[in-house]
Amino acid sequence: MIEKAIEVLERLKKEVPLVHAITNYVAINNNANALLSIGASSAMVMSPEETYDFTAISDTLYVNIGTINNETKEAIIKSVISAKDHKKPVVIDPVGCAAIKSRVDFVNMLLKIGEISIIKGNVAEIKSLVGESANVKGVDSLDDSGNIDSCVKLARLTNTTVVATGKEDYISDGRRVVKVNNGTNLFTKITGAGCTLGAIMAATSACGDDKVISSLAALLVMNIAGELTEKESNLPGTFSTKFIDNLYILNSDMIRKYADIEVLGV
Ligand SMILES: Nc1ncnc2c1ncn2[C@@H]1O[C@H](COP(=O)(O)OP(=O)(O)O)[C@@H](O)[C@H]1O
Ligand SMILES: Cc1ncsc1CCOP(=O)(O)O
Ligand SMILES: [Mg+2]
Repeated sequence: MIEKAIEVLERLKKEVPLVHAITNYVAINNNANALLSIGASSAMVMSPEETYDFTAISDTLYVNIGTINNETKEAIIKSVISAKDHKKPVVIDPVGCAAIKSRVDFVNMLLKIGEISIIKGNVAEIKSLVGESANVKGVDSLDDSGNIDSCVKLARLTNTTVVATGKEDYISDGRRVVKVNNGTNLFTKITGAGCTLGAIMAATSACGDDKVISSLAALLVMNIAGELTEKESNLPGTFSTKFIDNLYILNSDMIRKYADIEVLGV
């Protein structure tokens, strides 16, 4: 499975997929820099007059609802419809939906009108999408249990691949489950780590049909680069900068050396 994830990453470097990112104002610049560092290309096009056509000419769509308003909601709806019409993968990051109930309704609406490939959220967000109570503070999850159950449940309910992040991450398509143990606590000390992961996941989803594998590829890149960075700095400011450098430096052999995953049955 690790070799298949590496194939996705090698294909990404060759093909340089264009990610259409509709993301939040907090993480927008970090997302664009992270995508460049891994070898992808991105454009943050968020005007409702432009999004249908822009998704059509992109390789993949990233929808992050962290700072949505009426205008961005309209932009997202048009992009999600375009992605369905033009058969582009879509990754949804349901930021804040564990704290703001109307965001659950918005995500459910997108699931109805579109063909969503991957839902990626922290544990509290994934729990709230399956109707379970979650321990949450704004956009941050205070929960670190029940990850696997809610992840599998949401995948089955929505017929998507679901990624539930936290200290350990779980990926499921409702049948297979993969646990990723890599990562660093420093990701909880900088803003937008989950958003960056989602943007990377959108890029990898354009480079592999199996969304469990492409999600795994994104998690390995993110979390191994984070581990390498932690060895260089445990201060949030320098960690952020050096993390972008390590995303750029990371290669297939480093992924083979450090990947720590478990393939679990359901
Ligand atoms: N305590 C932790 N230890 C190691 N890695 C973590 C930890 N918490 C989060 N991560 C990693 O940070 C990234 C963002 O996850 P998370 O913090 O759950 O998302 P969000 O930023 O959306 O709340 C993921 O790649 C995850 O694996
Ligand atoms: C702080 C904040 N407020 C709205 S979106 C956002 C960023 C959230 O980033 P992440 O989900 O990656 O922690
Ligand atoms: Mg998040």
